[in-house]
Amino acid sequence: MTSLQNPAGAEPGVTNPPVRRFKDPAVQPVAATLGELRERIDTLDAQIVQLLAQRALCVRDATRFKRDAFQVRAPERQAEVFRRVRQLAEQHADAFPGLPDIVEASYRTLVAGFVAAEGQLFEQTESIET
Ligand SMILES: C=C(O[C@@H]1C=C(C(=O)O)C=C[C@H]1O)C(=O)O
Repeated sequence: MTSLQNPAGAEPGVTNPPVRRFKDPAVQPVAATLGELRERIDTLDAQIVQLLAQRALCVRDATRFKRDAFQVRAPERQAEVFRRVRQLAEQHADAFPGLPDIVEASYRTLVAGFVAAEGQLFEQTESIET
């Protein structure tokens, strides 16, 4: 009995078959078990973190082109980044309608962290203008 395998209040089992289905037959399954889905999610997270580390190195190097704290913040560029990633996510919004909001909110958090770090890195630089 499902309620014995998975009592209320317990986390879902990772090897059990699905217990629900989408009413819309166009929604295709990605994997047969929750365990498989979580493996895919873990692999994607590793890739995302690797890409974020590469992005961080670009942000660090951007510091060499800034003269002051306003240029570190570069608010117009930030707005452009948020617009761009939102537009990219909108291309997938048929499959996942909330994605543009999720992506934009994530980027607002990410870029705030990157800008704060860039501000600290700026203190480790010196002008080479004569
Ligand atoms: C990397 C830059 O510096 C900052 C970091 C940004 C980012 O993480 O995308 C964008 C603008 C700046 O706030 C830049 O000016 O391009």
